[in-house]
Amino acid sequence: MVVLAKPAALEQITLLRTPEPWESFSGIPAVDLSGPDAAADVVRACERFGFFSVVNHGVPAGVVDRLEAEAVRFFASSQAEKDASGPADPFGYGSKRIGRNGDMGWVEYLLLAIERDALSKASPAPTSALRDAINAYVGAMRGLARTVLEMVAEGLGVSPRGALADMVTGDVASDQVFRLNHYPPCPLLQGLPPNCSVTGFGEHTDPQLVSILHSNGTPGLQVALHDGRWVSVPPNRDAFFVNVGDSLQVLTNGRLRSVRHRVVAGNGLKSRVSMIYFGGPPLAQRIAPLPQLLAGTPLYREFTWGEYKKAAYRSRLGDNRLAPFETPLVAMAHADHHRS
Ligand SMILES: C=C1C[C@]23C[C@@]1(O)CC[C@H]2[C@@]12CC[C@H](O)[C@@](C)(C(=O)O1)[C@H]2[C@@H]3C(=O)O
Ligand SMILES: O=C(O)CCC(=O)C(=O)O
Ligand SMILES: [Fe+2]
Repeated sequence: MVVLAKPAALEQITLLRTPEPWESFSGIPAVDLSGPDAAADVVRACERFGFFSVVNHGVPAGVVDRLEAEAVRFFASSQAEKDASGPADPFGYGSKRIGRNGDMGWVEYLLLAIERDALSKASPAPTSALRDAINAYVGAMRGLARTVLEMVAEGLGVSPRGALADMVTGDVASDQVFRLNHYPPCPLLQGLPPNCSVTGFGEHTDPQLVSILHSNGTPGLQVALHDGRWVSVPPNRDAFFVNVGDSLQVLTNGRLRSVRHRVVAGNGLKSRVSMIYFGGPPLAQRIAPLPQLLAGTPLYREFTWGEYKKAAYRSRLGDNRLAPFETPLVAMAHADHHRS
């Protein structure tokens, strides 16, 4: 990453000169959820990338299109109207500031809490049309999260098959979050070298078990491969993208690893709009390597999701949030690795 001199208006947002920011990586696996080998394919994709797309997912295009149209309408409304749903603390409308600890991006968003299968009553959804569209969409995402987590369990040989899925969709108290992100083109990049982009959403891993993302056809999402290389994800309006989160990494004792990802915004003509469902468990849920997956040493000590979430909200976006939960042997091995 090269950090460049930049226009003052970009404040504390990091500019990136990524090697080939818009060159798409063709290696992201696409899993056909209706196929006979779907469970094995899901696990293979999670092991290799912690990230994959799903096709033949059964989510009606109308549910997605309706929400996208409402999201576009919301982000196109006046600043005063949007601010009426803010500030994001953590829920609500936010612009440029992500979280409470100084992270900044070229993005505006709505971050909302989900209770059971709908927006929580306390969540500020500006219009009833947007609220209804989100509720329909979230219902579909809960179904998809359940399918994916059942396949993860099946592919890993965890029983019962619903053990992971139940943490997210089987408990009325599960901690689900929904986010709409809007990355407008960044005109301030004009005059800078063509391979310059601005940080839309800085690199991070998602703390939950899984996140499911959909975006309009505008590129910008990048994921880090296991060798540390950043690659651009080719957008696909017909697919959903699944991220392995930190909690699933712990539950599988590191067999599946959460994926570092980020969004870069360019100077193109089109905005990027994304919608992400984050599947977390109830606050009291104990997170520890599942005994069935514990062949050797546990890499993580047990904690509750509530404990992890509290620590996450005190961290910066790019922090390794799992480090404080590693068992001493693993922490020592990491320290050796960094010294050598
Ligand atoms: C900087 C932060 C924003 C975040 C909370 C945190 O302190 C660290 C984790 C961030 C993240 C990343 C994934 C999701 O977008 C998110 C909602 C989450 O659960 O963890 C965000 C948090 C946020 O934007 O509030
Ligand atoms: O907006 C995107 O495409 C991804 C954003 C993201 O990673 C997040 O909100 O956690
Ligand atoms: Fe994310």
